Amino acid sequence: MATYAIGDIQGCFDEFQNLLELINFGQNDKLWLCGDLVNRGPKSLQTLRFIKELGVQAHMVLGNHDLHLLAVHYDITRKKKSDTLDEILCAPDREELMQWLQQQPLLHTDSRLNFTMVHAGIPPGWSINNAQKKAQEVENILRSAKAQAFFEHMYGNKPEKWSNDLKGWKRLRTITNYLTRMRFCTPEGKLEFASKGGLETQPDGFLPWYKHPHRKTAGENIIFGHWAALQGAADTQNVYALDTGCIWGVKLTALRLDDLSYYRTPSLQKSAFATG
Ligand SMILES: Nc1ncnc2c1ncn2[C@@H]1O[C@H](COP(=O)(O)OP(=O)(O)OP(=O)(O)OP(=O)(O)OC[C@H]2O[C@@H](n3cnc4c(N)ncnc43)[C@H](O)[C@@H]2O)[C@@H](O)[C@H]1O
Repeated sequence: MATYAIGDIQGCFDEFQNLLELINFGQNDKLWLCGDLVNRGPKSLQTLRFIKELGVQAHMVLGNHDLHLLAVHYDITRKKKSDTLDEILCAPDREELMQWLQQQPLLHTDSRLNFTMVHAGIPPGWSINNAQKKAQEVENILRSAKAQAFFEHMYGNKPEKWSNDLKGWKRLRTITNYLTRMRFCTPEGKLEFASKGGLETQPDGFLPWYKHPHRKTAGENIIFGHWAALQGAADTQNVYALDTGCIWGVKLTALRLDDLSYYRTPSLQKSAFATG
């Protein structure tokens, strides 16, 4: 029995199936999925259905694209030109799929395996325990009758920085932005959303969240996705970047947590950043 963590699938169902074949995924194995299961890619509906059917064999965390799908489902935001969510929105099992998706966590941690998974990252000032408690604040709302109101207030880049005084929607938006959208931040956790490329796009005074020397999660094993331009190289001990830009034509990656072996399958999407 092995546990494999897989980076952002974004509806690249065929590549996902190829990767499962490559790792010889069996009934006794487990999957961890870093979020952004859907959108931009061609087969988001098949991807969701497949992962839902895996039941207890799979653990996932919500990514920004999964949250966007839920917001569109609630009719909170208009679809974007680049969205490929129509098939899900027209599916007979839409309600069932969305109810299931809404129950999923923002952070998953396993003390036996000694790994934590989150879509974007954990800000420097938060421990794993603290991040888990914050994630639960959002998860509790998502699982409640206030979910629709949450999506009405979810979008936006402000507040830029955490404060223990934050309350209500601002507090929940800030937690969501850290866990599902962060790339660069200051040591105090101030966020910057404009820079989406590789490390060369790092703004002055900011570092990738996982590079802060005094971050409270230093030494913890953390898996994350979200940042395709990193091309799977976080270059920091114990931190594993698994979004290798399948949707941008590069590859889909799995990491076997038991022995840290990597498995990769080429993208079948139009190439935007393929390096060969
Ligand atoms: N609270 C909230 N507030 C606001 N919006 C919210 C939200 N919650 C959810 N959302 C939603 O989030 C969605 C995405 O918003 P976007 O604004 O489009 O998000 P993004 O940062 O581009 O993130 P993405 O997840 O697509 O990242 P990726 O690294 O693949 O791609 C990032 C960039 O990397 C580039 N890239 C990929 N591979 C690269 C490479 N190898 N080299 C260089 N650049 C590369 C790509 O061109 C791309 O531009 C929207 O639908 C939005 O509505």
